[in-house]
Amino acid sequence: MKFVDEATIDVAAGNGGAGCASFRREKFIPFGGPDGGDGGKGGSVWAEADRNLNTLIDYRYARRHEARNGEAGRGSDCFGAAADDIVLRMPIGTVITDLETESVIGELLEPGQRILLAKGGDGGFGNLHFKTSTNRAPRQKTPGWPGEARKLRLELRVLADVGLLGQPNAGKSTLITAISNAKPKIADYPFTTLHPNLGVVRVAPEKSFVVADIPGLIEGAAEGAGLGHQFLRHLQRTRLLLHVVDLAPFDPEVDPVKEAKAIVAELKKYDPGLYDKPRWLVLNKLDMVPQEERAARVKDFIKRYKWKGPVFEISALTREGCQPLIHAIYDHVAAEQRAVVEPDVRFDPPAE
Ligand SMILES: Nc1nc2c(ncn2[C@@H]2O[C@H](COP(=O)(O)OP(=O)(O)OP(=O)(O)O)[C@@H](O)[C@H]2O)c(=O)[nH]1
Ligand SMILES: [Mg+2]
Repeated sequence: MKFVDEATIDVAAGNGGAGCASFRREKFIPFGGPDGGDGGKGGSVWAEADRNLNTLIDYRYARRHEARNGEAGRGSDCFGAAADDIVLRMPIGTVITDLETESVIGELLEPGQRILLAKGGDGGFGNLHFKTSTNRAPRQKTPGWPGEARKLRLELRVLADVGLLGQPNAGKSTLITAISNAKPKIADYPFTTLHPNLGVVRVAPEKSFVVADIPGLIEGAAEGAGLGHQFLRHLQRTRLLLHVVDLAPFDPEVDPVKEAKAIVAELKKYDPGLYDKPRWLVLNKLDMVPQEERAARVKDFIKRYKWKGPVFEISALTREGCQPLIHAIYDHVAAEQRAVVEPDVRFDPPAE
């Protein structure tokens, strides 16, 4: 499933440094000529495509990006130093639009590709510059040119890296709310979620992934019961499925193991490709289980469910256990991404 990740940023290039008006003053040289240097160029702001970034979420945290001004020129023929450019790294596929003119400045397509976002101002001229055969003592100088400033919209079509799967009311929407910027409806009745929701999870600066919450699955989904099956295809491009299980069902008659098995059976029936994807078990609502019963309840579940894969014990409501979960997901997603974009390049020595 695709959705558009967006951010609005302000960029400002540095102004050029002012030129200087000065004259050479040295002992025994009564009429030293002009020696005021030019100002340095202001820093420019660039965008650069980086294949290690997945989303634009960092730009929602840091909105303003300014390069420094160039230094002013000085006497004794000293030119002001140019300020360094700044480079904003963005994911491949980012489309950059000038918000004022609504014109597209560019799209980052190749790793390492750079787009100029705001050009630094040129430095002003010192009086050295204005010396002519008729005017040997010019006093003119010019200020530096201003750097460009722009308001930009960044847009990126992203695919979900991780899909949430589970029976209605398991807490999928609560989980996506706890870990991402998505704000879906959460309620104490099944089929609260009617459409897929996507959220961006920020694990650390420059470390993020996209998660999809879909409506709950029920038994008979593959034959058309409920809603969830219509949305399973949205999970086809994901790299990981999280099977969210309500470990403390309100109705004591409900057995979480049976429920979990039913979901997986539907998955297998509906789409064997999805069934074969990496899938982790996320046991939810542990806040509802008394502390002293937790370990036994989890152990019993895993034993009866005959599960050998990764297990996470969480409470989406209190957010307990969510941090280790998102770190593990990020590591998995990043490793898969590296495997895709960096095929094993081996050097085969020429045959002797
Ligand atoms: N105590 C507790 N309640 C939770 C937890 N996670 C979810 N809930 C509650 O469970 C109910 C269902 O949560 P949702 O997040 O809407 O469940 P869902 O899986 O998205 O449900 P559907 O959209 O209907 O498939 C809500 O009342 C939540 O507040 C949890 O960790 N602990
Ligand atoms: Mg929901």
